[in-house]
Amino acid sequence: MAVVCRNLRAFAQKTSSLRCTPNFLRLYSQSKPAPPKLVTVDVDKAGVATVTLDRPPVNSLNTGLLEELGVAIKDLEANKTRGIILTSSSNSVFSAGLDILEMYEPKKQNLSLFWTTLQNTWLSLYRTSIPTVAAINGHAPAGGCLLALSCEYRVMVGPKFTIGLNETQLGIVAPQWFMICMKDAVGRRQAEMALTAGKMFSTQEALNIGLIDKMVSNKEEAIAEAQKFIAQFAKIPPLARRMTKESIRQEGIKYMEENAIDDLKAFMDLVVQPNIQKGLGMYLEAMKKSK
Ligand SMILES: CC/C=C\C/C=C\CCC/C=C/CC(=O)SCCNC(=O)CCNC(=O)[C@H](O)C(C)(C)COP(=O)(O)OP(=O)(O)OC[C@H]1O[C@@H](n2cnc3c(N)ncnc32)[C@H](O)[C@@H]1OP(=O)(O)O
Repeated sequence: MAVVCRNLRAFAQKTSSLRCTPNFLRLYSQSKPAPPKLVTVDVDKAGVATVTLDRPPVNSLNTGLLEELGVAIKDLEANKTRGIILTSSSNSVFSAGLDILEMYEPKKQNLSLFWTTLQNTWLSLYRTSIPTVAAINGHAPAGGCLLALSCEYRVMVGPKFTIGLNETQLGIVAPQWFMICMKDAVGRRQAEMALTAGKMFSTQEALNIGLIDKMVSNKEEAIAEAQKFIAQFAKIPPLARRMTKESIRQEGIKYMEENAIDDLKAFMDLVVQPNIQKGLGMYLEAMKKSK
């Protein structure tokens, strides 16, 4: 503030009609609003945090949102939060998955930061000792499904929304750690069928194969079910819970710890291929035209 004030005073002296008054400073700071937050966090009286993805229109996962989500999880861990409910501010989309604009005609440095941030945030969510629930209040394709799968419990608003890892439909292969998450939830056989077809499941279909745990009819019910799931852990000794979660999720955790660099390289090499770039461009065009 002191530097801003000094600069303004110098500017005011030059123009002589301006003074570095509180009113002038308020007008100056109002003209430069802070960028909107992409993730909001509300902690209730019971110590349960609702973490809301808030990047309209579709919560596509760009570097900024992923970074904020990662920081939010770390902060909640430091504050010994009792549970995390991950949801969306949209009425129809939980998350549209990775932001395709981060991958289309990218600068190398930005692309690398994007993927590394995704890896780190995913690992933070997947392995956090805090109980996690996805309250899926809209469509959750690809990376949106990955976020939900990384939580311990999934409650989804139905029946009209869809969820799944649809990568093969886009002509791409979901990274191994996406596949591990799907296997964690539905088992190897169902995961193979879902992933090879790139199937998007209706809420009822997702419930039938265990991709979600509960179907509800609105967001309020989803949050209430999520709170119920988290409340059961009040009676479980936290260390035993934490060690059990870490142990049962060992395959995914170990995979990322050992393969992050190779995974980044594979992604970077693939995305810049001319045929992939062409495909991404066409996909973006098709989404615009379908409006
Ligand atoms: C693709 C990767 C390529 C190479 C890398 C190779 C391998 C590595 C593995 C990479 C793994 C990727 C996993 C992913 O997550 S990829 C993203 C997959 N996501 C999708 O396919 C979802 C696409 N979106 C939708 O289906 C619909 O938008 C949705 C059902 C979510 C919502 O529909 P609705 O009708 O409500 O909104 P739209 O009108 O469609 O969209 C509104 C605007 O938002 C833009 N949009 C939508 N999704 C994305 C996105 N994922 N990224 C960027 N932008 C997106 C859409 O274009 C509209 O924009 P405007 O026209 O308003 O400008």
